[in-house]
Amino acid sequence: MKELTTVVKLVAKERRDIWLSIFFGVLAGLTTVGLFGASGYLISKAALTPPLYTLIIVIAMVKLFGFIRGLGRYAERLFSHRATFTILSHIRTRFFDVLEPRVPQIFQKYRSGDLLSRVIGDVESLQNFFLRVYYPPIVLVIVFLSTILFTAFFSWMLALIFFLGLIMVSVIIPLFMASRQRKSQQSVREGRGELSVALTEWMYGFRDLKIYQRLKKQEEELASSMNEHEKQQERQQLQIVHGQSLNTFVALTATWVVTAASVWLVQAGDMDGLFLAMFIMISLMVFEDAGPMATVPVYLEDNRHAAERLFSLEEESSPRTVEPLETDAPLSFAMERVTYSFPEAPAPVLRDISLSIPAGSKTAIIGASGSGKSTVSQLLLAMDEAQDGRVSVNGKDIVGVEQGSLWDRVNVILQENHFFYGTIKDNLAIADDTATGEAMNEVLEKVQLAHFSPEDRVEERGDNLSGGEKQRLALARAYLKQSHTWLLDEPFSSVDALTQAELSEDFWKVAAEDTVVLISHNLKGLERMDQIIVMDHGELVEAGNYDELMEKKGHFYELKQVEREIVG
Ligand SMILES: Nc1ncnc2c1ncn2[C@@H]1O[C@H](COP(=O)(O)OP(=O)(O)OP(=O)(O)O)[C@@H](O)[C@H]1O
Repeated sequence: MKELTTVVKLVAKERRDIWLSIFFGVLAGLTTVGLFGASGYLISKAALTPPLYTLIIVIAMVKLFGFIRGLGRYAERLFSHRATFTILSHIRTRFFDVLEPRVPQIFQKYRSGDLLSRVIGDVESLQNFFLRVYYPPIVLVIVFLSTILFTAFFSWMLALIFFLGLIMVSVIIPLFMASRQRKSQQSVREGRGELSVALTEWMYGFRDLKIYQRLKKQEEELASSMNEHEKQQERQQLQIVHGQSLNTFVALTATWVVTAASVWLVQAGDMDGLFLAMFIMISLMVFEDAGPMATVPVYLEDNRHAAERLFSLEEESSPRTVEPLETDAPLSFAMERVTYSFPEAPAPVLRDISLSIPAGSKTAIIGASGSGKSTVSQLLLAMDEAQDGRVSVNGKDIVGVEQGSLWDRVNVILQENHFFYGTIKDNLAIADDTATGEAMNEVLEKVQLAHFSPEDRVEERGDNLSGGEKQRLALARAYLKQSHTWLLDEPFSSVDALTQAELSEDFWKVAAEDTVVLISHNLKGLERMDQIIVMDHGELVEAGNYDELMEKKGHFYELKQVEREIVG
């Protein structure tokens, strides 16, 4: 049950609503028993045609119980559902708290559909935890024990039958049903995960599948896994209904036993016949309320797995003490003998890298495709940790620096930047949500996107923008942020040469005093850089300024020669 520890802690936050749900649940349960007991007594008593005044108290009790029962049920539903929705929001928040600091590693390990299935499906199944697993058994046991105690005043034998009935409907049958359901639940859970993985793949790959004419095949596969999932769900629901029916059958049988025993007691002269109908009515009610107990272990098992899937990600995150960066000045970075491998990759993609990027300096990282340039930038952004060596920012080990404070101080343009569904304004506001329309228009003009207004629509993932427009919008976003450290990974690769030259000119003016790390395949304009780092197959093979590297006639010189030959 340790998987549920986090969930139980989150549930406990709603202590007030828990107590209120239990209180009103017990009130409604006891008044139900009282209502039906009193009704049974009233029927028997009325059959003896006594004077009406002798029945007035019982009639009043029936009315009162009926009224309190309705009120109690309403309040129980109100507080238990209010608690459930608040608990669900605690669970979601907690899941995101766990997920957020380790997103890059988690995305390497889990597919987005799987994460989606966790955050929607598993969180949804946990809504049953409080509503069906946590508090109803407490209410049921209190109501049952009170009924048994009340019955014991009349007959120990009847009390014993109630007790045995309680054990049957709330322990033995639920455990039996749970053992039958374990397998089908597992397959429903797995099926749900697989289905959302397949669905997201289909959505992301829609265009390519269409071009390669694989859409139909993929859709057929998707439809068949949907059918399979629906069948599994149907099987599971059928099993739940069978469990509930079996419980109801046993509960009604127990009522028959109570009836037979009561008749026998009356005949033997051990009980007044007036109470016969009362016990029949009480047993009908109390056992009926026990019906949902059949599903408690089923939901418990389901919740246990859901909690395990949600919070197993917690183990991936190792909490440690971190300190924020305090300065707003340009940052400096260093790497000392850094070796890095992606999780489960056969070999390191960076080997023994040492470099220094002083504050305010301009550094270019160049090298063939796949040589590890972007990986260096990921490590400088603390998106992941090197297995060996040390990455530092402003002299502090980056592992001990609070990530948010680092990201706040760096303007980042990646090879691919994400744009959200909404407007240009929404997409710019993620850099500075206080920016005015005027400031936004100004940066749009600066990146040569003056034809856009902040109110223009942006489709999901920026699908209605060209590659170059996306890059310029990313630059506009970075300008708005106004930090003094820049990390640019091929920022203008999709922009035409003329626009690129104009944007670069503007950029170097803005960033004149800032720290700039530029990853590029373009070897033009590198004369202005303080240092050029050349990467090859995960190793740093050369570093120096333009003149030094040209004089050295090493890797950079050779790359320049190749460029000259190609460009002519
Ligand atoms: N998530 C990942 N998991 C495993 N290997 C990866 C991952 N991302 C990149 N790699 C591998 O790491 C190596 C370095 O990749 P990186 O993106 O750093 O290269 P790059 O020099 O920036 O290339 P490019 O110029 O094409 O962008 C490549 O061989 C790539 O296949």
